[in-house]
Amino acid sequence: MISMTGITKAFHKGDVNEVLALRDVTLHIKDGDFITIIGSNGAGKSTFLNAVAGSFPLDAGSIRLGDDDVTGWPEYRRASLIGRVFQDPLLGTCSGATIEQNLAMALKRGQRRGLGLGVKAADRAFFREKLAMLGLGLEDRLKTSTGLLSGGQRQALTMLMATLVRPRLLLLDEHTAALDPKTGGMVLDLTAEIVQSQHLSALMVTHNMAQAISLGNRLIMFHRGEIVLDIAGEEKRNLKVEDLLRRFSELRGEAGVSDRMLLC
Ligand SMILES: Nc1ncnc2c1ncn2[C@@H]1O[C@H](COP(=O)(O)OP(=O)(O)OP(=O)(O)O)[C@@H](O)[C@H]1O
Repeated sequence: MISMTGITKAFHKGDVNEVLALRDVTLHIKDGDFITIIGSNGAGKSTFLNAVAGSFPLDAGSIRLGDDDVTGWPEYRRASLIGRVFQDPLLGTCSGATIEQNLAMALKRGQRRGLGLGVKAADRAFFREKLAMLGLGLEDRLKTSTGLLSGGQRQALTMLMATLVRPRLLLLDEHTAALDPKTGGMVLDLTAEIVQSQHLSALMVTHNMAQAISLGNRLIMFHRGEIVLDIAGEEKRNLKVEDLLRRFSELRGEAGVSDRMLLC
């Protein structure tokens, strides 16, 4: 079980620009839960993922990843338990290093890294096997610099790196938004396959409601720093985009909510 309890975070505290980005947010995640997260701009989705990853100290609340209370852990220490993929394909891999060097770094996640980027022969065979699963031919390009890869190839590689050592929690922040629809679809298929085959617990932020409905077993909606909708199982399977729009306008107490409010 993974638990975020009473998470509260304000930015620019005490200033006229103070923003209460997260208000007493509680979320309990069962092992294997794949949760999609939607909400309009500024609702608090990314802040929530950043809070879990330890990007800043919380104003209140606690975070438990299995047996570990990680609330006081710095970001680098939490990275030993958390895999992350961002929107920008450039953030997940090191451009100056080769594919195999990037994978070697990913394999050392959570361990003390040496200065060298050496790759062991046994690891190389493992990397080839894993890369072949992507179906992109990268297994024959181990010594290619990742700076030469396309955005989609880099994002697929980042997915592999984030899960090479099984994370207790996988955080995906609009990780296909910067890709063209076909490449984004490929990375999403890969995401679903990895999450299912490794029985991972995952949180995925998306602005695409169709994606939010079709992927995962649970869907939550953020609004003004709070979780205002939490739908799982059968109810989620039967969900339609129109249902979500209706729920969204009911929750906001506003009529005529368009998908733009959620999609943009
Ligand atoms: N580092 C920061 N400093 C100041 N304010 C911030 C910071 N990060 C987020 N915020 C503010 O917190 C609120 C929530 O932002 P957040 O990025 O979490 O929203 P979001 O739901 O991810 O939105 P979007 O879909 O537009 O990315 C916003 O008002 C935002 O301006």
